[in-house]
Amino acid sequence: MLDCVDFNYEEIKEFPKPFKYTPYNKFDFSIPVRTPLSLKVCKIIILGDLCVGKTSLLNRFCRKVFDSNYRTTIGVDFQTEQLNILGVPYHLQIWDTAGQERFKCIAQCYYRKAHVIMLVFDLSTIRTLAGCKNWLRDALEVSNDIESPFIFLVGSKKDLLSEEAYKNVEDIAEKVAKNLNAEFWSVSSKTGENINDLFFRAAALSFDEHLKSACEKINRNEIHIGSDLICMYLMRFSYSTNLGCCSFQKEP
Ligand SMILES: Nc1nc2c(ncn2[C@@H]2O[C@H](COP(=O)(O)OP(=O)(O)OP(=O)(O)O)[C@@H](O)[C@H]2O)c(=O)[nH]1
Repeated sequence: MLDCVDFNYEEIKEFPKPFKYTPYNKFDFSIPVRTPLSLKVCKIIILGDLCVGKTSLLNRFCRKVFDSNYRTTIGVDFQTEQLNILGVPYHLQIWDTAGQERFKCIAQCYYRKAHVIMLVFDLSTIRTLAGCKNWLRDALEVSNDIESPFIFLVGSKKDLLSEEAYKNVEDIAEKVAKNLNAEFWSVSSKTGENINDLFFRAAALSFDEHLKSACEKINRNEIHIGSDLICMYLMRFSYSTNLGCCSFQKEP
């Protein structure tokens, strides 16, 4: 077995927020790695009340477009996006769900095994924040096969608020986020503000978690030399000591 004694999870620090990333080609990755087969997909589900901007969030990130016309989502929709994190292809599978109550039971079928839950509310309509707790409860009931998904409370339509109005909402949202054990992010799909950083942050946390669980298996001698997971172990070591220059590259 690979000797893992030097590895200390305590060294792994929080990413700075807003998340900093540099172009991939600037990253000096000294350990040659193969692509670990089991480190491929991060499932993200986007939940929230009707018309809060869930579809717009997805479209802005995946397709770089914004449409001011409103077309309600029927059931669910999804898109995938490939990122490179430290040279490893990592796929985001992003599920957009309908905010309408009548589609809830359809959408719930797709909540399972989510690594990341994004609870979206409209910063300009504060009552939509109240629903987030229920959306999360429903999601956790269904997706309980992943022990603790990362939770993001996402305030949308930031461009519609003055600085002063935003400050008031931010204070309330930060408190709600704390209660939900979530990270609060404010974004605008119209201007693109914070959209990439939000998804990169989600990807980074999920990627890190995948590596951590792979390393734990190695430490428990459940994985043998030659496995792709050894590569993950090596990458994680490099990754955790290079958090400041962790890099992302979106595939065109
Ligand atoms: N100004 C502004 N408008 C936005 C923003 N995001 C979404 N909208 C508008 O809000 C409306 C609803 O957006 P959607 O993304 O369709 O909302 P949704 O949550 O997916 O709606 P459902 O699928 O019905 O649950 C649309 O008219 C969007 O153009 C934003 O960041 N800024």
